[in-house]
Amino acid sequence: MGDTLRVAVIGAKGRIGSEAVRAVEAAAGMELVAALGRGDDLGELTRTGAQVAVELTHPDSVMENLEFCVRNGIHGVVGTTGWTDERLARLTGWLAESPGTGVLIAPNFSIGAVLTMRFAAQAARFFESAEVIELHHPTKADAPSGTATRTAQLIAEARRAADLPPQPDATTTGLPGARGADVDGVHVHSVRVRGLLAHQEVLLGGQGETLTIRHDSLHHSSFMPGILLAARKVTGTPGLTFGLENYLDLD
Ligand SMILES: NC(=O)C1=CN([C@@H]2O[C@H](COP(=O)(O)OP(=O)(O)OC[C@H]3O[C@@H](n4cnc5c(N)ncnc54)[C@H](O)[C@@H]3O)[C@@H](O)[C@H]2O)C=CC1
Ligand SMILES: O=C(O)C1=N[C@H](C(=O)O)C[C@H](O)C1
Repeated sequence: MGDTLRVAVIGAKGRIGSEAVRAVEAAAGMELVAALGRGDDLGELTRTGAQVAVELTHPDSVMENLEFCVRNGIHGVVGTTGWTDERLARLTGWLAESPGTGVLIAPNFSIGAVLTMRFAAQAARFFESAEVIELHHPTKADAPSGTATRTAQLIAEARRAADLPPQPDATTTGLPGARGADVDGVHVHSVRVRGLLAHQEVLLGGQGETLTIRHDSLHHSSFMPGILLAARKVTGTPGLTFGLENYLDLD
């Protein structure tokens, strides 16, 4: 097998999965050994000696796929959304039984989105108000996006650390849903519009000023450098890592 990293893509026919297949095929030092779609046999991963599986499917599929990978010592690079504390705890349990195996879950693989989350967390303590607007293609299965959920959680953590009070909001009447979803005290608004891909704005507001942090993914290629970096790093990073920022030297 030499030094070439043997990589599989699960969800290989999807929007991001098909881009990942092309990226792995073109990447130096990597070989695409399996490209699995819905209904394909996961046994292909062990038969082909995959070392890393890039999981880009659906929240309903990701747990079964990851359980197979971890139990077979195959490292995981996961972009699929839908993570809850309960799911993370199950995954952590499988990893504990498979020492040396690593899984990276990245709510977003694009560097701009990772930086958006970081900047939003840094700015949060300075502003009374913070809301997130995420805008995506209308074929997206989940809302809010994994990125927006994580962004809101990071903002909430920063507000708690700074002992900020709840956000000002006098709304007492109106249509249900008009204020978006409440993620840990931070409102998140999900827009689904044909022509969009993946976009996010974080709006922060204080006395007499606002700060808007915006990121746009204009093509699925924006996620590929992060996926390839993660595939290279995950083999030396056992256990669960949540967020691509942990693989980047950001500080
Ligand atoms: N973390 C990140 O940077 C990014 C994450 N995503 C996430 O990736 C996931 C997929 O997104 P899209 O490609 O847009 O969706 P998609 O619907 O275009 O593709 C998903 C593919 O997975 C396949 N699939 C479903 N269950 C499967 C299974 N058990 N085994 C093998 N294949 C299976 C489907 O048939 C489909 O071809 C979503 O959760 C999305 O939010 C998408 C883009 C970037
Ligand atoms: O479904 C998508 O397209 C995307 N999903 C991820 C998310 O939910 O945050 C990442 C990116 O926004 C694209």
